[in-house]
Amino acid sequence: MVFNWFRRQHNDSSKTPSENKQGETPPAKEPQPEPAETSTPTPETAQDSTADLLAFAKAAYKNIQQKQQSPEAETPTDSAVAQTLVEPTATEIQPVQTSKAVDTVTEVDETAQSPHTDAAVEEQSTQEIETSQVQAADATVVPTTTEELPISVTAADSVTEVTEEPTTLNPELTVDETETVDTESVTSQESQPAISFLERAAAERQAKQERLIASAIEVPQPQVVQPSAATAASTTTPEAEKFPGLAFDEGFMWSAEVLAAQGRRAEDVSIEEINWLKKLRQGLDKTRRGILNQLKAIVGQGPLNQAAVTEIESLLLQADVGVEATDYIISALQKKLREDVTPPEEAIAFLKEILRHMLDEPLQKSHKPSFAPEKETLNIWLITGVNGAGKTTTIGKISHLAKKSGYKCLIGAADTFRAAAVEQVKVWGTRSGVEVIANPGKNTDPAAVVFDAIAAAQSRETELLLVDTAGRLQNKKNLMDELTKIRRIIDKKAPNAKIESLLVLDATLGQNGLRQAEVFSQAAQLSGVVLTKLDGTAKGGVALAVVQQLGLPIRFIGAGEGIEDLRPFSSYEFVEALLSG
Ligand SMILES: Nc1nc2c(ncn2[C@@H]2O[C@H](COP(=O)(O)OP(=O)(O)OP(=O)(O)O)[C@@H](O)[C@H]2O)c(=O)[nH]1
Repeated sequence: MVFNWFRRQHNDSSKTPSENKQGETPPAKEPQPEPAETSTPTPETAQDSTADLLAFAKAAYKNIQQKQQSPEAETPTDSAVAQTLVEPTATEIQPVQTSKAVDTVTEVDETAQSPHTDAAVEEQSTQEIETSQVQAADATVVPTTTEELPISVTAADSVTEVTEEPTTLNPELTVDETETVDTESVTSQESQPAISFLERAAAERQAKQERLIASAIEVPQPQVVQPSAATAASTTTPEAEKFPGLAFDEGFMWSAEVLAAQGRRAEDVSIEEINWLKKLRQGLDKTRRGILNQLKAIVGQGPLNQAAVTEIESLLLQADVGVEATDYIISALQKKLREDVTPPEEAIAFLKEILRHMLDEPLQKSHKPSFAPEKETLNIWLITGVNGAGKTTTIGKISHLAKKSGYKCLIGAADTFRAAAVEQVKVWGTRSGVEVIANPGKNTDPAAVVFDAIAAAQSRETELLLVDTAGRLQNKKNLMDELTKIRRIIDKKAPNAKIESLLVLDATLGQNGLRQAEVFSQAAQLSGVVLTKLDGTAKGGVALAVVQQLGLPIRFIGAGEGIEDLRPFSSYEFVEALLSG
């Protein structure tokens, strides 16, 4: 059963797409703040829940270990993907790499295409465009059926440009490599009579980790997979080194707690989810440190006086929560604290509830909490935003999620204004194993590329078409006109498709990003936001401003440059990462 990374649950093939459609944000099960006397945990109940949590974390940890040991792991981990990219010849990763290596980038030959200049497309009626495009597509360009153009054949025959993939090392790979080097150097020195510093350090680290693991979890019997020298060396290494990226540390416990609170079963917890949550929390560290401690101190003092209100306001504004959202939060807090004598922990829990409510509000209005592409239907996601916001990267990451989740996906490279943009999106397509429809000419009409991409998607029964767009043109008016035109083409050419228009916003820009959003909103009929670069910014509060000021739901958040560093937005996880000490 494939894990659907949009819904964060396994696809149940026995259900229809509509039955399968559930919110990607599982309902938070965190206890709602209650009157002080009932909600204040007694030492016994606190102990019980800590024990339960530890048991859950242990079970999840063991399960991940087992998955990592099993050669039939369902999805490659981050580091496996990175390794795949760097070492395509390694035999053990051949199956994954093969499909990536033959990944196709379908160039739409400009000469074969009807040359759609801006003016031409504008002048032609949609009917005319359609006819000429379909003819062009039929003639030579866009493959019309999968039989006609098997992926590998396309790659070999007509796709020439992106065959060698410039890769960046995934940070996790670097860690793996370091660990390997470490292990090797320790092993090679075992024959030396004197204990070197390195050996001592390794031994101390091992002893420490073994103590930690022994106190937290039973270590399963090691399964000897490869009786080689390398394996022999690895038996002397700590558990954490045997399972790269997996450590039973504080971050693991926190992530497990967040997943458990959302009703996740221990056996469904994957290393990717743990890694993502750790990354999100780490990314929001600056924002959290900026507000949490001070907030705790302030709200713990009972009813808010004017000085406390001013202080909280200032903290929230500094985190780029925005004036409107700040006012809302303050008045809700004041009301609560006026009614109750609330200990700081409880006040924070109440604050979390307020924030979650704000973040989820646009979803309630839209009656569409789920944000997964619908199976067996064409979903078109138009990705817009100013240049540098992270559109291309986001497309790469979403296409990776789509591929992992079993969707037939395609990318349309409609940012034809910046020459490098097409190349960039092709690199991402190659990484995620998703085809890219592009037109190699200079300043070609993006609307024509979109038209071709839709034709290709329709003929191949694509389920998710991601359309990259320009973030900058000669002037703002041109940019908006272009987006309007693209949107019109999509609406007309694919009237039955599920169309989403996502604005990519750079969180580090804080409030400034929101002003851009208002402009895009009209041209592209925005339906949601992707908030990028949440890693390392102190302006993480901008998420609240986005929903409050724009009234748009946040659909994805990005917290890093790697292919795994984007996930569907969950208000519960976001708020926990933002406010859990
Ligand atoms: N730290 C961090 N960097 C990111 C994230 N998302 C994107 N970036 C980086 O932001 C830079 C710009 O990203 P692009 O995807 O090229 O942005 P774009 O919006 O497509 O830009 P144009 O093609 O110029 O319109 C790149 O260096 C990305 O690696 C993120 O979540 N975190």
